Amino acid sequence: MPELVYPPVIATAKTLFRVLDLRLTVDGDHHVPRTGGAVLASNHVSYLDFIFCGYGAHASRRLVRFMAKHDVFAHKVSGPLMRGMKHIPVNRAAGVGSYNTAVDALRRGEVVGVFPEATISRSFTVKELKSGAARMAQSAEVPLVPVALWGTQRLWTKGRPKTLTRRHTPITILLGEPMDPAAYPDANTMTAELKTRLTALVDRAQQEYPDKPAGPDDSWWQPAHLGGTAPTLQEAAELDRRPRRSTAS
Ligand SMILES: CCCCCCCCCCCCCCCC(=O)OC[C@@H](O)COP(=O)(O)O
Repeated sequence: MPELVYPPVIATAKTLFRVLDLRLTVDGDHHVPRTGGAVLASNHVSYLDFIFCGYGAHASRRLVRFMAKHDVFAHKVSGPLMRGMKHIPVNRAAGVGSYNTAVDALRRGEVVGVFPEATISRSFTVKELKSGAARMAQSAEVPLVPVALWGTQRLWTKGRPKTLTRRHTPITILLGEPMDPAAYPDANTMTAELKTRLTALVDRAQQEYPDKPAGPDDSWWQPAHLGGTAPTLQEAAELDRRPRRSTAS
């Protein structure tokens, strides 16, 4: 099956980046292998992270198949697009099927993108990781590349109005060295190391970020440990336990 859907989506995304004059900083994108299977494991702070994580693989000319919640595949507009790009639906109530689909894709030499925190981290720090990313890398015997995204939360995140027309926003995409699954005795050990590396990359992205909150009203996108008003990890966990009023607000 030729790729009919993904290239025009990428072209549209790149046009949008230009129109919004996003100030992209990409570092480490050579860590995405040009051929063969690989897992990209990214932190998650924005509904748009898929696009920017995917952009991290663009220089290596790879199309990333993302694992995304199955609601997006059920929608009449996004559903056909998601299937056309060969993304992988995740049913959070029954994860085994999507896990197996991802391992098959990796064995065929595809790049699979996952957000091992499972949902957007409202604290904007790396929260508890699920072990699926490491498990699939170990089963398929493919490298796992940590990806840190920063600044994307300023365009659209959980519990904030979207500001998708915001211009000149700095966006940072940092990719770390590939982790070889054979170097870890089991998936839990590899997941712990992934968390260490992802946290270090996110810290670096935050420290090197070329912008500061404009004032107290603008410090919502900064994590608490850097003086921002984002909820702490504990406060965020409490918010996540509350019943949700709507999906994307
Ligand atoms: C320029 C290169 C561009 C590469 C293009 C990649 C395009 C990928 C499009 C995939 C779109 C997937 C949309 C899913 C959106 C979504 O809803 O994600 C949020 C969830 O995860 C977490 O949400 P939550 O449970 O509320 O924390």
